[in-house]
Amino acid sequence: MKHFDLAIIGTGSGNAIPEELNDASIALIEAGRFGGTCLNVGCIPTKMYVYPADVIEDAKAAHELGVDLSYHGVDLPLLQDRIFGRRIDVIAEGGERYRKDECPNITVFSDMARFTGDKTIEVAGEHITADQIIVAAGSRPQIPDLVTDSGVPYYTNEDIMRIERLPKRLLILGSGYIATEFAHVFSALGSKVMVTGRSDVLIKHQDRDVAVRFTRAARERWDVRLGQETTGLTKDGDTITLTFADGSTATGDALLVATGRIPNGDRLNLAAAGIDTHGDGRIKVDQHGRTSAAGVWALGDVSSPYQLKHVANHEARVVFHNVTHPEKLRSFRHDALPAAIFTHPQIASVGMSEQEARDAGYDIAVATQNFGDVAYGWAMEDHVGFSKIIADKKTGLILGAHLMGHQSAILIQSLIQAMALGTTAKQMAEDQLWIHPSLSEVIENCLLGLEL
Ligand SMILES: Cc1cc2nc3c(=O)[nH]c(=O)nc-3n(C[C@H](O)[C@H](O)[C@H](O)COP(=O)(O)OP(=O)(O)OC[C@H]3O[C@@H](n4cnc5c(N)ncnc54)[C@H](O)[C@@H]3O)c2cc1C
Ligand SMILES: NC(=O)c1ccc[n+]([C@@H]2O[C@H](COP(=O)([O-])OP(=O)(O)OC[C@H]3O[C@@H](n4cnc5c(N)ncnc54)[C@H](O)[C@@H]3O)[C@@H](O)[C@H]2O)c1
Repeated sequence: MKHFDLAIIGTGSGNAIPEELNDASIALIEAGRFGGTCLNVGCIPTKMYVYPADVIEDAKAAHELGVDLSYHGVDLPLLQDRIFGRRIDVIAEGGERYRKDECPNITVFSDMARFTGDKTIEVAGEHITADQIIVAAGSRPQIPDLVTDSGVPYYTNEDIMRIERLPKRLLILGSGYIATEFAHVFSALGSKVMVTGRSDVLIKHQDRDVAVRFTRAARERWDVRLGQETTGLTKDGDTITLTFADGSTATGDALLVATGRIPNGDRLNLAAAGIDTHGDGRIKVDQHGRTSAAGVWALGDVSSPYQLKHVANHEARVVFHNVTHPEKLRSFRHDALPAAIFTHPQIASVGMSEQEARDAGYDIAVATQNFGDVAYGWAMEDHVGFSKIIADKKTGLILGAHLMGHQSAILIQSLIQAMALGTTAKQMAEDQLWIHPSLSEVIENCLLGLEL
């Protein structure tokens, strides 16, 4: 049985091995594509699709500015070659080669790992042991039984980005992050898109005002079916039909399933190693990333309540520090947590929604500011963008911020910083100059609108 100082399961965030471990013997185990979800089938290729989709939408809206731009279609093979041929696959293959050929302390196992006992893993027909183990096994698409039982072919984020032809009509099951990002991409490129969810709004986990305004904007671009349980799924020739509980139907040429992601712990035989899980399958960890089994750590989607790459990266930094400095443990920081949905209009958020702040018992001030009411918004002819800030009347601190509109993911960063550093809303508004007439005046005005 081979023994290592450290074994790592998963090469997404698990591959962020610090130089401090250059002298440690490490088993690095990867069953799929080297580099994990974000690189291969997640954040990065999706955003490389979103950017051209944004350009197309801007061109389509340019007539409002008195500019005549038109969209004549996409060269899909060229677009995909730009994403995968010139960037993603090169990085994934290069990363794997580097670990295999240039890191003498690292042994790469390209197969599925499972625990067979305390700190013991079976991989590629071998049993290996390690003093410490990091489980960074990520998550995978959750496919409803209705879909698998139907036998109807479907795409997920894992294969739709390599689709050979743009579908004329794309059906999307789900109404969260992945559904609304791909709905934006495919409708911009030229597909007719139908999105369906069970609640009364898209992106239901966002602040209610954002979800309601986004849903209203989305209905102008996509066929949006909400409050609907999908009860039937059939394929006749090339046509796929979804049937809803109220008897209505939607037809398309391709189906994308985007109904959430489940952590991969269920495929690791965790019980054999004494590793406990939550009811939803996530590995239980404490604030330092320790599992219930001594010497076994977990990070990222396999254990975190937040399936976000910047969270997984942060957790990886904490866990790698803790593995190398057991006497000086660091903790995960999940407060002032930001996220963005790269759909159209773009969504960004940090901290609590208005409802969460009320439920937590805060006495709050809330302000909103439309992009269309500042000078740059006039320049853009913006009709949909807005910001919403929630602050604690007692301390003046910002509890949450929510943006919808042009480059929201960038605009929100100053609010993330204020929350992380404990700057009050008043300090943030008044103790700095805001560039006129930039879109950041939306944030300035929104802060000034808070009745604190
Ligand atoms: C379409 C999509 C878009 C996204 N966009 C964003 C975004 O814009 N911003 C953002 O913050 N987040 C985004 N995310 C979420 C982000 O990708 C994940 O939160 C992040 O990649 C999780 O990293 P991880 O290291 O925990 O897992 P992963 O990157 O999934 O790595 C886990 C690795 O473990 C391997 N593995 C699993 N089980 C085993 C086993 N038993 N043996 C060996 N290997 C195993 C897997 O093959 C995988 O390579 C997106 C996700 C998706 C699906
Ligand atoms: N920009 C980003 O940061 C980004 C982008 C993509 C994904 N992600 C991460 O990946 C996670 C997974 O994304 P996702 O979009 O799959 O999940 P999600 O949780 O955002 O949305 C899934 C939606 O599908 C609905 N749903 C579940 N079963 C259904 C069914 N049978 N019929 C209809 N609707 C159903 C859920 O109620 C939910 O609203 C996200 O939560 C996010 O953390 C992040």
